[in-house]
Parts: sequence; C-alpha cells; structure tokens
Amino acid sequence: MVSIATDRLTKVFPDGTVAVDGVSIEIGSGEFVALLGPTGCGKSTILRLVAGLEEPTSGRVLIDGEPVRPDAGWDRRLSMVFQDYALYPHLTVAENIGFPLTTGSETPSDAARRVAAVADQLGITGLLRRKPRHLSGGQRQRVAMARAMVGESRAFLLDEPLSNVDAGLRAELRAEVAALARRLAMTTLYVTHDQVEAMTMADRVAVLRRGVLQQIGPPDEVYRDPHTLFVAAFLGTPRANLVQAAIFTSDDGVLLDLGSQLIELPADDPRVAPLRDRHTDRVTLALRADALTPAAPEATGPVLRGVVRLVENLGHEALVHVTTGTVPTSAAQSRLEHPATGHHLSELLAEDLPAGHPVRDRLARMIPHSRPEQPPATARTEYGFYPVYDPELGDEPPTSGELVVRVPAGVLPRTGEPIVLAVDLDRLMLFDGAGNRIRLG
Ligand SMILES: Nc1ncnc2c1ncn2[C@@H]1O[C@H](COP(=O)(O)OP(=O)(O)OP(=O)(O)O)[C@@H](O)[C@H]1O
Repeated sequence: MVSIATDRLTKVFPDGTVAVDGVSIEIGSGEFVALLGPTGCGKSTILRLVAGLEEPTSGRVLIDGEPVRPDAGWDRRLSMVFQDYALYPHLTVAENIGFPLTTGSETPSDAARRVAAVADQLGITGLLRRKPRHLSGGQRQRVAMARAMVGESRAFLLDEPLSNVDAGLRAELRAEVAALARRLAMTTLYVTHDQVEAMTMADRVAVLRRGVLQQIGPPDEVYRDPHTLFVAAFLGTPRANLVQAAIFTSDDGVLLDLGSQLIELPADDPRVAPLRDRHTDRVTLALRADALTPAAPEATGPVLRGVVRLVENLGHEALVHVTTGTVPTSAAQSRLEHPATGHHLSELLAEDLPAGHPVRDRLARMIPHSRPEQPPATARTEYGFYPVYDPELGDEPPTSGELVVRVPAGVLPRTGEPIVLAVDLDRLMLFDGAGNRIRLG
C-alpha cells in the first residue's frame, strides 16, 4: 500500500470559487482518513485532486513521497468509489467487477478467478450474473467496492459511498467497509458529511470548512479537544451549547459573565492564568450536553440556574432543555463572517471603513466579540463589570438562552421546574473572536 499526502493543495475554479485552500494532509500507508465537513467545504474536490480528476491550482499531491504529475491520473492506481456507484447498467455484476482488469495483462481465466475471489470476500457470489438494476442499494455498494478492490489498486478513494443506502443498512455497511479496508490494509481516503461515519470508521478525521483544514486527529481527540469553535460546534450530537460570555479578571480570580449568570474560577484555579490578560474580552463558551449535570439546589461550586422548558425522553437518557438567561450564539454568528470572503466582518471593517463611519459602528455593534471600543464604564451589570449585553445600546438583559443537558434515564426533571446545573470545568471550552480555542491551563 501507499502513503498519500497533499502539500498546500489549493483549487480555485475558473469562476473564482476557492474550493480547497492550502490543505496539507498526510495519510500513512494502510491508514483510514475521513474528510469531514458540511456541504461545499471542498471534500470531494480534494478527493478528485488526489485521484487526478482535477488539476490543482497550486500545491501538490504526493504518493509514497513522490510528487505526482497533474495529468497522471491513470498512473496512480487509486480506486475511486462514488456515491452513485457508477456501475455500468448493461454489464452483469461479474463484468462490472472485472472491468478494471480488461485493460490489464491478466488472462480471462485469471481475471475470472480474481473476480470470484473478490466477490466471495464481499459475500456477493450469488449476484454475479445479475444486472445492476436488479440489485438493492447495499448490493450495488458492495459491487462498487468489489470493483475498486479487484485491480492492483494501491488505495481507496471513497466519496460518500454510503449516502444512497437506507439508515439501517448504512450502519451495517459502515462496519463492513471499515473492516474491509483494515483487512486489506488499504490506504483509504473517505469523504463524508456524516460525523457518525467519520467517527466510527476512520483512524483519523480531517475536519474541513470552506476549503480550509480545521483540524486532523483521531476521532476521540478531535471531539474532546477541538482547536476551533467550528470543530466544537460541528462534532457531537446534540450539538455543543454555545453561549456568549465576557471575561472579568480580578485578584479573586476570573468571572465568566454569561449575561445574567456567572461562572467563577477562583484565583488558585489553574485555568485562571491564561485568562489574566483577557479582561473584558468577549468570548464564546462551549459546553457539551454532558458537561452539565443536574445538582441539588444548595450545590456549591460552579453552577448555572434555570427553568426546564422541555424534556425529550429518549428512553435510555433524556435531553433536557433549560432556559438559563444566557446569550446563545453559533459558530457562524459568533464570527459574523462575510459570506463571500469567509473573513471576519471586523477584519473587513478594519480595512475598509474609517473609524466613526456610521455603518462601521452599526456593524461593529452586531459583532459580539470585537466591538472596536470597550463598552463605556457605565455599561455595567449588577456584578460590576462589562456585560455581554450592553444597556448603553438599549440591550435588555437576556432572559431566554437555552442550554441542552444530557440526563440519564431515571427520575427526570419536569417541565416548568427550576433546575440547578453543575458545570464540569474540565469540559468548559472557550473560543476567541476568531473562533480559536483559548487553552485553559
Ligand atoms: N467545477 C466546479 N466549478 C466551480 N465550482 C465548483 C466546481 N466543483 C465544485 N465547486 C465548488 O467548490 C466548492 C467545494 O465543492 P465540493 O464538491 O468539493 O464540496 P463537498 O464538501 O464535497 O460538498 P458535498 O458534500 O456537497 O459534495 C463548492 O462551493 C462547490 O460549489
């Protein structure tokens, strides 16, 4: 098997779309890497660049450390499986599987033996005489995999190969495809927008956004230790709770002001040091649903208080929606990017509009993390520091702001009840206005 690498790979389409933006990924021999991201983030384009179906605008693809020529797609011996399987309708299953062998040096009987062996491996021997239209989605998918395996291919490039099969079968095939790739020790690049597929199948997951690689690592690491707000928000079901916060530092420690609630970090808490120089910064706080636990009303330590609005009982656990008076945000909202450029609006503002320009002020006010001037000293909460809302601008203190909490089956909270939620500080994540993680100790 081979190693595959992309080196600052970039693809700009003729219409100006930057589909892939300086992506460097190394996939070891026999490794299974998933490219994960929302629609349009450039996953398929990366795969097509690796396969040689597209030419890079700049950057390189390397196979076993050797840069490949842009036009040498046929020479790469990489097998691609597409989401629509691309089977030839007029050929039988056996002919479809054997198709890559027809241009090689194999004799017909060698080829037939090879087809039979691969069909046996995938459990589709009984289907060899059928035409693709007489196959189920899962069977077609196996035939496509068999065709990818039959040649002397050195790697699999799979583009959402399970997206056309129904949910139940998808789970089964997920395990099957991953096991197959491992059994064959096949280097695999697997494109998906389904985080469950990526997390369960891959050795490492590469998360992409707008053509830019956000993070690559083993699934549990990317989930547990996201480097950016986008990765934190993209991975995990239910999605992480994202709320706006302002940082207040003093000799007594650090307070995270969530609008009408506080999380206190005492001065001797090791998380305090990295926040010392961020007094009054507006940040995004991310808390996964299991970083909050219902606690007794008299609980001490960091807690958030709220009222239960909704209990979604899933049987083995429940998702409890709690109104907390925080200010919800999202990865996109917290950065307020310019849709066309992907730049933070404040960056564009800094370049384009002079200070004091009326539109600049209006836009700046919409940007929670980067108001260019500090709020006036009179804009203080009852806690005595800058709030995430600003009374000077006519903001009301937040009263809604829902957090979703994962609660094990058993005695569940009831709608309308007050609830106290203990915050697991080890799982508290903060992100700056550019969406980058602020490391806490
Ligand atoms: N031939 C093309 N010409 C212009 N733009 C293109 C072309 N092919 C893709 N794009 C654009 O490049 C971006 C990345 O596309 P790509 O298909 O790689 O995304 P993706 O992450 O695979 O999305 P999906 O999950 O929807 O397949 C998108 O904005 C897409 O519209």
